[in-house]
Amino acid sequence: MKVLSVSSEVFPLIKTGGLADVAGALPIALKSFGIETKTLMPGYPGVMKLLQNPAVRLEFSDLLGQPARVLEAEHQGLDILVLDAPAYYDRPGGPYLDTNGKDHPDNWRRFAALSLAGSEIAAGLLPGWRPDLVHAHDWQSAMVPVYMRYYPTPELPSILTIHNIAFQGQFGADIFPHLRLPPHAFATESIEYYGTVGFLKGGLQTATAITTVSPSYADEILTPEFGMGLEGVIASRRDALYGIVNGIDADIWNPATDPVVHTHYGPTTLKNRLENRRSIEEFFHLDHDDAPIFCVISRLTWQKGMDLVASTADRIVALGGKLVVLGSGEAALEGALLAAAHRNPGRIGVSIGYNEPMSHLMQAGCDAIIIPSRFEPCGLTQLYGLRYGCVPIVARTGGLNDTVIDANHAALAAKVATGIQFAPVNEESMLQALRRAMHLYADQKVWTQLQKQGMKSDVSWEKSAERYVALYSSLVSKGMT
Ligand SMILES: Nc1ncnc2c1ncn2[C@@H]1O[C@H](COP(=O)(O)OP(=O)(O)O[C@H]2O[C@H](CO)[C@@H](O)[C@H](O)[C@H]2O)[C@@H](O)[C@H]1O
Repeated sequence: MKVLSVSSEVFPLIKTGGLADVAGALPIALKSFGIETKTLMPGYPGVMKLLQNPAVRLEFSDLLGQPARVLEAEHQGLDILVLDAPAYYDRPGGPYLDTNGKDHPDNWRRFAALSLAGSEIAAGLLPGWRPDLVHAHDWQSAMVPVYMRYYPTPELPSILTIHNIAFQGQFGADIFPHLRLPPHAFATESIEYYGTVGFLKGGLQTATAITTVSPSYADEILTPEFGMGLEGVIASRRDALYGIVNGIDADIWNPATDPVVHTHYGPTTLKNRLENRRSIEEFFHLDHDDAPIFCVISRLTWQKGMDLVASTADRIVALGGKLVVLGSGEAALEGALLAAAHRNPGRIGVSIGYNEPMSHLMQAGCDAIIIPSRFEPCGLTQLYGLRYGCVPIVARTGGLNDTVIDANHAALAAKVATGIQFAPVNEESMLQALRRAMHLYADQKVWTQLQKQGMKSDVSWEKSAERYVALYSSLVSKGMT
């Protein structure tokens, strides 16, 4: 089976968050099931630099007003189609934000163009290759199924995966005439959304199937609390909604071989983590002692509950813990966390910025990772934590709920616990979870058991890839009947 995946970020070419990890790892996992994936992504400057011997596969003289080309290249096992459109992507800043941290003003056109190119490839425009199915991700490529509906594409099934419903790609109605869609596309059963244009909304209405990145999140987004205004649309597509939990790339995230981890280890050599712990203490200027190190690796946002980490930081220290934070995001949260580090020298370390190697080392050297998300479609850092023996302490929501088994008495007795869950998401309940962690940590036998159990969890893509294959196959065979 041939699949076209369309994503605005793909690891290892460009990553701002978990979407990149999934868009980069799923095609590799699907290979062993005989699925051949080509991944279409924007040609940001950093991506263009990494391409080796790209071949020009397609040219557009006018893709929503600008010329563009599709280049094809192999990159670390991925078959990449890059949309080379300098007017849209060759500029300073990141994939979505300019150098001042503001949205690029033409984001609607940049990602509509990506989607339109995707639908053209779906229609068979790439010489010698036509997919059997298209898999789009988040609002940035949610317009692929919309264009597929209105452009004369041969009947082809499409899947839209929601990684985060908080980002919906909603724009003023004035952009509609520039999208090159027929007038009747501006309708409730398509992209019209309370008088505006909704990219994600349009994708949800037009994709053959919708997936979320965990079963719990699929249930949650049917409610007003988590649906962020789209719960009604999703409820109307309930029969086409599936929750498939993310996996992780178990080769890239392997404490026994990870090149950035100073001292490798496995479940039977957990003592080796100590040296990695010392490296973390040095990097973050922490005291060398036996107090547990709690870490946070995250976008610093309200979604991720980072205000709670900032407001309880002194109390985490008072409990006897040390805290290290790696992240970037809202300026107020960055400032509050830096101030907490300043107040607690030797006990709290904060590094503002994005640092992929350090994120690996932290999982390999810290004792526990705190993930107090208010909502979490899947979450990957708890999966990395499980794999690295960095015990996840998580809010009981979405994918966190689906992947971490709370260390309650029964689970500990049955030796199945892998972490700690808490609810509701507030200061008191999070601190109570940290107290429980301190208590378990004090008995190293119990703690080691928790780490080992986590390391045994199956967090690889295998099972989830199998579920995607089953869904792909059922959609493709339905399309043929
Ligand atoms: N400062 C930093 N330096 C280095 N690495 C950093 C970092 N900050 C974050 N990261 C990394 O970025 C990724 C974040 O992934 P998450 O799944 O936690 O959240 P995100 O909200 O981006 O993804 C959305 O999509 C994913 C994928 O489906 C869902 O799991 C998730 O719930 C959803 O919100 C992880 O690989 C993490 O290690």
